[in-house]
Amino acid sequence: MEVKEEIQALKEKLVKYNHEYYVLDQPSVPDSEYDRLIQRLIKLEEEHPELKTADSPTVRVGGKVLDAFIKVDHQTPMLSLGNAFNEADLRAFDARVKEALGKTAVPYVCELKIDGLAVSLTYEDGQFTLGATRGDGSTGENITENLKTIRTIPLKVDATGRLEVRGEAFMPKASFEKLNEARLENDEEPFANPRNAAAGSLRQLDSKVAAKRNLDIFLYAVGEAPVEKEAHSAYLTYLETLGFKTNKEREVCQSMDDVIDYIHRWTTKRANLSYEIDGIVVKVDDIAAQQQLGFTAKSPRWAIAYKFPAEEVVT
Ligand SMILES: NC(=O)c1cnc(N)c2cc(Br)sc12
Repeated sequence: MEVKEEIQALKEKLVKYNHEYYVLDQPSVPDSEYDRLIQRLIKLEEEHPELKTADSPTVRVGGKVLDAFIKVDHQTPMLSLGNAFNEADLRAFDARVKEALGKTAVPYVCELKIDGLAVSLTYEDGQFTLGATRGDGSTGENITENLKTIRTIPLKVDATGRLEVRGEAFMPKASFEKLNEARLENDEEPFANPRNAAAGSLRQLDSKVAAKRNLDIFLYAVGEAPVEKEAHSAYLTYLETLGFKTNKEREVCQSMDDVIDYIHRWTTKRANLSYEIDGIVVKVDDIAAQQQLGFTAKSPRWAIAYKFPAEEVVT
């Protein structure tokens, strides 16, 4: 087999195995087989650098060391959410939404609020070309090479034109514990929490460091897409069909009573999650209703973040 054909065959296999292992949680080959193939591809790309492509699975192990991060202006601002701290806040939000829409019932999508780092991913004709932090909402930092090391971020998707998606990069609790054990053994300062560990890992100028931090991501919004959907929940399903990892705990609730029930359930269940969450995001599901409600200066009128009470720190 010619080198070019072998490289193509290796890339196809590794992309398939990567998706099975990291996104579907259903590996069809053992890690040893994945490692054997990725080492073979690294060797061939070193011997034939002209055959290495930006979407090669070998970028997952990192390589580029930057001098600094370049600033990136977001095409559409990455807004923050208004907060709700109790049931009264949630019911006031529901009343405002119903009043503005002139409706007596409004379906909401409830999603776990991941305690990580908000990022934006841009794809041009299906190729992952730009990854950026939220920054101040208008301008973030280009962390593309670090985000390429997150195995659940597809390097290529089946979407023409420009696609920009948003999500939360995070460090699973188990990875956080292991990382801090290693840092303590090396007399390094441990990270205070998984959120800081994820942010610190994605702000590394050497992507080989980020590649070892076992980061993950949940995508939860579309900034720009080559398709239009009528409901936010339909956009999330669209992201899944493209191969993005979304959070499967989301539920469409037909009333604020059901939203409050969802929040009560997850207030207790959150301790068993393999990642940290700091609240529940509640969004009006209908896109036309979202457009009718619009935005305040800094956040959407069609969404709110219920924040869990700060946990008692037992000293
Ligand atoms: N599912 C979601 O919409 C979601 C999850 N986790 C988060 N940290 C955030 C932040 C914003 Br802003 S939205 C959102």
